[in-house]
Amino acid sequence: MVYSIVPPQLFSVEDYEKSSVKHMDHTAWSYLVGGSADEITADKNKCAFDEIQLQTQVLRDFAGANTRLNLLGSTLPFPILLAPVAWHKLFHPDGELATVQAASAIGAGMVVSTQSSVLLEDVAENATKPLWFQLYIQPDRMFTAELVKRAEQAGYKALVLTIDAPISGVRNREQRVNFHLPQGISSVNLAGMKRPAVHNASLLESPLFSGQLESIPTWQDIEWLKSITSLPIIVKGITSVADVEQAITLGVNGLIVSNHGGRVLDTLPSTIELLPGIAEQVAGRVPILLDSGIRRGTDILKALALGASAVMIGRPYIYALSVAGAVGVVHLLNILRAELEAAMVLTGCRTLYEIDRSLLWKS
Ligand SMILES: Cc1cc2nc3c(=O)[nH]c(=O)nc-3n(C[C@H](O)[C@H](O)[C@H](O)COP(=O)(O)O)c2cc1C
Ligand SMILES: CC(C)CC(=O)C(=O)O
Repeated sequence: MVYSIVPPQLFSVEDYEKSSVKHMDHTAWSYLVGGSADEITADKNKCAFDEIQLQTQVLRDFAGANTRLNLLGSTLPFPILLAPVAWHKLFHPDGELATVQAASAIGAGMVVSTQSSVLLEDVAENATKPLWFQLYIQPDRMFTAELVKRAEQAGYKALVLTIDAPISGVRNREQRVNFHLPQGISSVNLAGMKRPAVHNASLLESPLFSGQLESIPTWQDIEWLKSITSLPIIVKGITSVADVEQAITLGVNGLIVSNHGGRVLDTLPSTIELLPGIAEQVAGRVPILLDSGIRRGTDILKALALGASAVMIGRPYIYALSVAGAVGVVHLLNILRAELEAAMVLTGCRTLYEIDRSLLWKS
């Protein structure tokens, strides 16, 4: 069922999550909510925010209060971006066209996946606000270069290079429901791409270690990418301090602390636990974004207090997309924005730039 107005009794991300079960089939639901293996990291991403407690700062002056920020040359009205999520048509018949309508209407940053179910050009044509393009480097580097050129020509303002999923995670939940794309939904941006021949490994060989890893991305690909595009490059999937230095040395323009929503390597720490160490290493040299587990405005406040400039959400906006299309996505963003504003007022922060560790309670 597709609503043109927001259905009643939806007040939080959790309400949308519960409602969305009824708006998609069980296979798509399993793909959406699932994490890798035992889903320990996926669960931890959310619980770790609850472990951090806040401290009020009262009787402050709020004249001129706002949630605006400047990020890589764009002004955003609030620090919540839509993370790249594959195949929106699994969740709503209009797919990414509904999502981009919502993002444009409310002015939210949106990152369009390489694996979108609507052509990257068609998404851009329907946007009235700047978009970023998420890049999965493909085994065929010529095709990858073409993809980057297409994103540039379509007007995308930055490339978000995902580095944490060179291979698929152990997705038991997907295996249990035999997840596969239904007819009519595909990675349209990759149509016509040559795929490497599948090497049929014998029982004695490892399918992964017998050829499949030869074309996976390496740090050299960032140098290569910089040589073929002038778009800013933001690296998504940073979970280690060692990788920070490598990425900054190569001249990337931003970092996203992300464990892919717990969908790739299980038992990684939550991103909010990783953030302080990574922010210390970055020391303000490039902006940091964080995703994985954001479900409340207070989560956003905590991420900003610990060093992020903005956050991205993945599953939450897809829940809303499935329940009420573009209207749902706008409503969900408004819920999170209002929760963030309330949290800012109650912790005494007039602007995002006043959010710091002083609002975290220390026992
Ligand atoms: C269904 C689904 C598909 C995703 N597809 C992509 C993708 O195509 N590219 C990518 O970089 N990340 C992808 N991600 C990861 C998200 O960009 C983001 O890191 C993650 O969802 C954040 O966690 P959250 O869902 O708890 O907010 C996907 C996540 C989900 C849930
Ligand atoms: C097509 C997939 C690789 C998309 C993805 O990143 C995910 O499902 O987490």
